[in-house]
Amino acid sequence: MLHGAEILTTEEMRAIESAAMASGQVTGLELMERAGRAVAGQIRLRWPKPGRATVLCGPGNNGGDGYVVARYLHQAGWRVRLLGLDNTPGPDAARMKAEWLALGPILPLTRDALRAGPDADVYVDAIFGTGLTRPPQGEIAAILAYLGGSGGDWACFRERLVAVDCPSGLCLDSGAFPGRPRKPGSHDPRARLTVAFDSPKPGHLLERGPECCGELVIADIGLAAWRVRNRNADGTLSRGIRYPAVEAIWPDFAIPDSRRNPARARSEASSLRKEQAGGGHKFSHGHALIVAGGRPAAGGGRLSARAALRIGRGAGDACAAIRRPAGPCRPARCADASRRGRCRRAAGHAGRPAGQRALHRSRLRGRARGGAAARDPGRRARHGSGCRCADRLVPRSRPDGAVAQGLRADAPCGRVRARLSRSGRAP
Ligand SMILES: NC(=O)C1=CN([C@@H]2O[C@H](COP(=O)(O)OP(=O)(O)OC[C@H]3O[C@@H](n4cnc5c(N)ncnc54)[C@H](OP(=O)(O)O)[C@@H]3O)[C@@H](O)[C@H]2O)[C@H](O)CC1
Ligand SMILES: [K+]
Repeated sequence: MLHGAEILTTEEMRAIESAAMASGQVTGLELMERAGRAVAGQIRLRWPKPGRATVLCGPGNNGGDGYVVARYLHQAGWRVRLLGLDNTPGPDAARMKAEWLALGPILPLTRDALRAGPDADVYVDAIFGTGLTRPPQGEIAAILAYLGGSGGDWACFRERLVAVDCPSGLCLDSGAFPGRPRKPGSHDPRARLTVAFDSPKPGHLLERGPECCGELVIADIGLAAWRVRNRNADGTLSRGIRYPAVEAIWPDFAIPDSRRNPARARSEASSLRKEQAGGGHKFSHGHALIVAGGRPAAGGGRLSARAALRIGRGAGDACAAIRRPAGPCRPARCADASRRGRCRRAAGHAGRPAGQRALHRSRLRGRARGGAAARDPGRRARHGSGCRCADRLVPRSRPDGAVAQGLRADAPCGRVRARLSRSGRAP
């Protein structure tokens, strides 16, 4: 299982792609070929007998991947119907489009054309990937809604829809469908299988992502050397890009990750794993309440929040500034938390009404969702009203588990993580 895979934002993914291409060791065309071949391979694994496929190709490189999928399926004996746009994409996608045109026609990417064709065994959604810049409109929105069941039978496509990188319209940084209601039930495409490239993105795991992506497979397209900065044989650093790693522990992915030591990942994650449930919610990971010091002592709070996020605690991670009356603590700005938009802030002096209300809300959330609590991670918060407040607050917020306390601002994340995982119900 892919426990411990790094999650990359779309911007990081683009930077890694650019670094790889700038190195001269791989071209965009090769990456696209590998991406499309990986998707076709995953389709053939699940539908070994060649059948009918309808491939929907959008205006950019996601569409380019779609042309490659169509070509590989065609070569494997599938009857492929391809719907695409009459546009001139970037050079790589244009080349793939030309290669497809030597094999078959491109029908217009409209709902009518989609409905006019025979039923397919597999529908490949290669309309938009990481390059989505605005909510889909017009015909493309109509096609996506149709795939999502606006024609009346929403289950019709779900079992047969394979998404390239993501179901089109999904924002891979947030897991939301821009311009669409957040709640399930709207006609958003839900795939049986999503094949994404190199690393999972936040949108695969947050909000609507898990529900709409279906089974998630991460295909290795040979970018690892540029993702992780390694040491060369002579001890110098390689030219890869090193980002602070945010690791996915949940959900389980479908393929083994050869980049990591699976035995170690399994033992690390065994107490933390939770099955991916259809319609699951980020709060089902649990809740961590972190009572931190004010501005000068908020470092421990940030570390604790980060550790809680890494082990998969929920979105309601809360911090309360308990020393400075109006001093906002800023755990929400720690890189992991703000990037994933999952750290909620409860700021205010614990002895004042605003602070007490914030703590009360956090306590309720913690009680409702089951969570761990880290008390006074900042040393300054150990004394005075802050500590008394934490004593009152924490045991009640965490009736069914121990409290991790006395965490120091300089405690390594691993230690915080170990304490939280020991104290908390497995997320
Ligand atoms: N990760 C990898 O290493 C690889 C990924 N690949 C695939 O490439 C896509 C990303 O390709 P990109 O071209 O950047 O993005 P898209 O294909 O998703 O779409 C970009 C085009 O779509 C237009 N766009 C965006 N939103 C809309 C909209 N709502 N309506 C209409 N058109 C839209 C956008 O136009 P702009 O006007 O906004 O510029 C672009 O024309 C990635 O997902 C992978 O599938 C590669 O194959 C290589 C390896
Ligand atoms: K797609």
